[in-house]
Amino acid sequence: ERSTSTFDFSSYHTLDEIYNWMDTLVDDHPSLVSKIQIGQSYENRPLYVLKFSTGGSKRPAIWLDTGIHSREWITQATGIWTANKVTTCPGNYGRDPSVTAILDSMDIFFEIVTNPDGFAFTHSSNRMWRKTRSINAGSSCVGVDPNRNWDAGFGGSGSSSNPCSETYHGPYAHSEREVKAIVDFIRSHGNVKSVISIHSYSQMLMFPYGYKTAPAPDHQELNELAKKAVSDLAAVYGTKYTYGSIVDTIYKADGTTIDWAYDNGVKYSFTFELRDTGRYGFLLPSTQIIPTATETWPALLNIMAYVLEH
Ligand SMILES: O=C(O)[C@H](Cc1ccccc1)CC(O)(O)C[N+](=O)[O-]
Ligand SMILES: [Zn+2]
Repeated sequence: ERSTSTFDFSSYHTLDEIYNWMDTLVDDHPSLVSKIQIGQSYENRPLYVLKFSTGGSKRPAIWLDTGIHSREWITQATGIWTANKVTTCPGNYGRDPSVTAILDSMDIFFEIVTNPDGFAFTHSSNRMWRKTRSINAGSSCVGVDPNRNWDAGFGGSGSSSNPCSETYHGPYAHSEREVKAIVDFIRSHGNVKSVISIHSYSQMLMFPYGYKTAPAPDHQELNELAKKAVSDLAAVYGTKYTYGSIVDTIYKADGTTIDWAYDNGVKYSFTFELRDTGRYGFLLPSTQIIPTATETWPALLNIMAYVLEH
């Protein structure tokens, strides 16, 4: 595999380019990074997760995902930069002590292309595709919203029962292979302490709940953590994020990744909505990839370091 030093982090890449880059990352850092397959997509593409570990067994873990909505290209691109950042830090002990401390005690699992069928479709046919590419019985409309398909308030007023809707929740909870694979992984791992699901756009940092207006039991703690994280983010280039529970910050949404995680014991569950606030939206110019990833890094690091200590 070609080395990762020639990979262009400032451009958007195809599925094959990203999967090849994953293999070079593993080749370049075999004692830290491994690639696991947690399942297959509807169209039988592998669902790859990068595992960052310095040893141990079933250590407390952090789950990160990007690209569950395929058109949100800044998220997969940010995921690639961030995964590379994690691998370059431990090498320089002292440069980023918090990464070293985190990886001395915890594992990180990172699914960068969480919706590969949709991602391939954004390259081949429709740049604005959001959902999975599963066939809906009795409908000519394709796909389920993978951020409405989780078993957390499933099928409520924060999603649609119409297969043609962008927020169609699917025929039943975890109907989508891309969702079920993560559910099964997190359940079988049994020691995941944080789930961070990265979306775009709107510049928000959110935590549960989306499916109900009642505050989460840990609302105060999660709110304080989000406040600190968005201030760390703003310190880099001045980018302003809002923060709060999903329902208070954006809108009612049920069947979402982080509500399911939270209700299944993962206390530190967050969603980022990366740049921008609508000028470019999902079509964020590639010139903003590295700045976006760079400003997001201290916020992610803050959350992971907090999880390590609590
Ligand atoms: O509706 C969504 O699933 C996200 C907002 C969101 C993200 C996480 C949990 C609940 C809601 C907005 C987006 O990232 O999908 C952007 N969009 O509306 O296309
Ligand atoms: Zn999204």
